[in-house]
Amino acid sequence: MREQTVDVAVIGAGTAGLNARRAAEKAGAHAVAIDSGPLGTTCARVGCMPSKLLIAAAEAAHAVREARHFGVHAGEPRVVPGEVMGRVRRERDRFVGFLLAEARTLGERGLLLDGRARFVEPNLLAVGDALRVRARKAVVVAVGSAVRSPPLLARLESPRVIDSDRVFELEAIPERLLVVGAGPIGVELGQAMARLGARVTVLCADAKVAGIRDPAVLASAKSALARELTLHTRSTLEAAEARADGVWVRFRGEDGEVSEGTWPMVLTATGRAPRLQGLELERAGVELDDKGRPREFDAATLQCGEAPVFLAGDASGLRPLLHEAIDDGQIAGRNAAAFPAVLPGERRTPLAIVFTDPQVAFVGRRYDSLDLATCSIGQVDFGDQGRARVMAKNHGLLRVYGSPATGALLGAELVAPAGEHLAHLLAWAIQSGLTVEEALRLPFYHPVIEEGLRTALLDLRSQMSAKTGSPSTSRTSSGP
Ligand SMILES: Cc1cc2nc3c(=O)[nH]c(=O)nc-3n(C[C@H](O)[C@H](O)[C@H](O)COP(=O)(O)OP(=O)(O)OC[C@H]3O[C@@H](n4cnc5c(N)ncnc54)[C@H](O)[C@@H]3O)c2cc1C
Ligand SMILES: NC(=O)c1ccc[n+]([C@@H]2O[C@H](COP(=O)([O-])OP(=O)(O)OC[C@H]3O[C@@H](n4cnc5c(N)ncnc54)[C@H](O)[C@@H]3O)[C@@H](O)[C@H]2O)c1
Repeated sequence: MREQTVDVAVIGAGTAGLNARRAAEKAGAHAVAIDSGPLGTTCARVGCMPSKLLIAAAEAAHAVREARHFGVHAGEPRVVPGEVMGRVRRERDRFVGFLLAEARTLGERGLLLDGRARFVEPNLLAVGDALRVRARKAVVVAVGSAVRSPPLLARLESPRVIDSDRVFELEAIPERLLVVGAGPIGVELGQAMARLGARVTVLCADAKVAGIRDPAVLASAKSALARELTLHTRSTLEAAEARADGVWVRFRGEDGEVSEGTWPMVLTATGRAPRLQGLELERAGVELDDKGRPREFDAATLQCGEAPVFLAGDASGLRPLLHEAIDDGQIAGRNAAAFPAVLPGERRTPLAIVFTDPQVAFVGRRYDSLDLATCSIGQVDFGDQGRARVMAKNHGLLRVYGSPATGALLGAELVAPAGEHLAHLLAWAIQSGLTVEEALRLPFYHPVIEEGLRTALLDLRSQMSAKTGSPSTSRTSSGP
């Protein structure tokens, strides 16, 4: 058995792992990453990038259909699945290619080792059967997450039951599709498939769609999505069977009514779980709970209890988003190199975007964390917003939260046209510490979607004044 000694060992060469290795090296440590493959990162291979490529194709088809609203009649678009999926995979492979080239360079320099890692003792890892890696300082666990499918469907072992890891390999768009799960993956892929020609039914166990917690925004999103998807929230899968003509599924809806049907394809999108099994974290002195997660984990330093072990990216299950995986990697890598002198990392204003149409986004404080007695809410309905109507994209609701006591902007949940941009403006304003008043002093052009944000901020200012009893400052017109 070969043994190699380094300062920092990073398990996983995905986004978090590559960033952790780089940060540890920058901090002066000899740091290696270990990965059992496939390399290329979840984001580029089966996550953010192929999903957005599929959505881009779906948007193109949708734009052709919607052109009739402007008196431009192109008819029903002819979607050629082979061409659609061909472009998705070609462009995906291009993104993956850049990451594979980086991995190759690291491998050539001996900084990326091939193999499955597990703990033998706190600072010692077994990599496959032939290698041990001793980390003088600490280990970063950046193993990502894996799809979690409902056992009822997983046990069918049917090629007609797929998940997001397999959806980008499809050659055809199914005529009908059942999506189980209405989180970001379920609604993004479900709506894309609908626009590419599938009749899509989405069912999910809870009341939420796309992770929205603000009830008014949720209602608006549901009504926008219901134009293209048949949605069953609060529904429970009761039985499933693989049959010759498809997958038969029986489920109980919100009202207790039992429905059943047979779908040529079922896409499971019921969440992802950190890939911690098999790492034998207990041997590193990390105590696990009944779900196999570390009992003690410091979300600021990313350290597991007192052990020389840090979790980064999806492996912690805390903020399973790409930009957070980058930040996690940098914090964990730096702390591992400096171990035991660990420091809390600097975090950005929380920001998440779901790429449906209209887009869903969350910024800063979430609705369910607000004390409604002391906070105020301003809103804009995009149904009548000027630019949204011009573009025939007038659907959605933006709700922005503020503190009447300090005038501070706290957060927002929204479903809106150009939601990705509105969410960035709000995140940047919140992180810069702008008050509602200061945000309203910034320029807003006409006619733009951002004028909707101004309407919501003006509404928030009046709601805040009503709570404090102080008159709201002169009202600026919010435009048509
Ligand atoms: C369909 C989909 C769409 C998404 N869309 C978005 C989006 O639009 N925006 C966004 O911000 N996020 C999105 N995400 C989430 C984002 O992709 C993830 O949060 C991010 O890629 C996680 O990165 P990571 O480094 O934690 O994990 P990964 O990139 O999965 O890296 C983990 C690595 O660890 C390796 N590994 C695992 N176990 C071991 C072991 N025992 N030994 C050695 N190596 C091991 C694996 O081979 C892998 O290379 C999406 C995810 C999915 C699935
Ligand atoms: N745009 C983005 O940023 C983006 C896009 C896709 C994925 N992601 C990331 O990927 C992660 C995973 O996404 P996801 O949508 O799979 O998970 P999720 O946990 O957000 O949603 C899971 C959904 O599945 C449903 N569900 C769970 N078990 C069920 C069951 N047995 N029967 C019926 N419904 C069931 C839930 O009700 C929920 O609707 C997210 O946390 C997100 O961070 C992000």
